[in-house]
Amino acid sequence: MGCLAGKAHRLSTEEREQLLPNLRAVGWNEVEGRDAIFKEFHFKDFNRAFGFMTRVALQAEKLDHHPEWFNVYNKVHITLSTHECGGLSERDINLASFIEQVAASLS
Ligand SMILES: C[C@H](O)[C@H](O)[C@H]1CNC2=NC(N)=NC(=O)C2=N1
Repeated sequence: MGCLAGKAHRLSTEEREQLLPNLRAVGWNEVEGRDAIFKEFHFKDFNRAFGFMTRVALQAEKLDHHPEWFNVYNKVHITLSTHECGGLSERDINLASFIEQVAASLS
């Protein structure tokens, strides 16, 4: 495990109330039946989609926190959850906001 953060813990109710509305406002939704968040991205073409994935992948590796994702042509579906704690943690919120910055820079 990385040394930048301690052990991941699932977000508390208070943390969720504070953090999730911002992500909902930009298109992230809670997954049904699982403590995770999901968003679907659309790009102009495959090059943009894959460029986006490349940037996210390098950051994910740096953070040792990886997305579950699916790509076909210009679409990228992303699910974020922390396997280590079996649900949403601050790591997912941080990765989601990084993903938003990358997506914004490519659209
Ligand atoms: C061994 C390694 O640190 C772990 O498997 C990391 C890697 N990437 C990860 N990614 C995600 N999304 N959740 C994790 O718990 C996680 N753990």
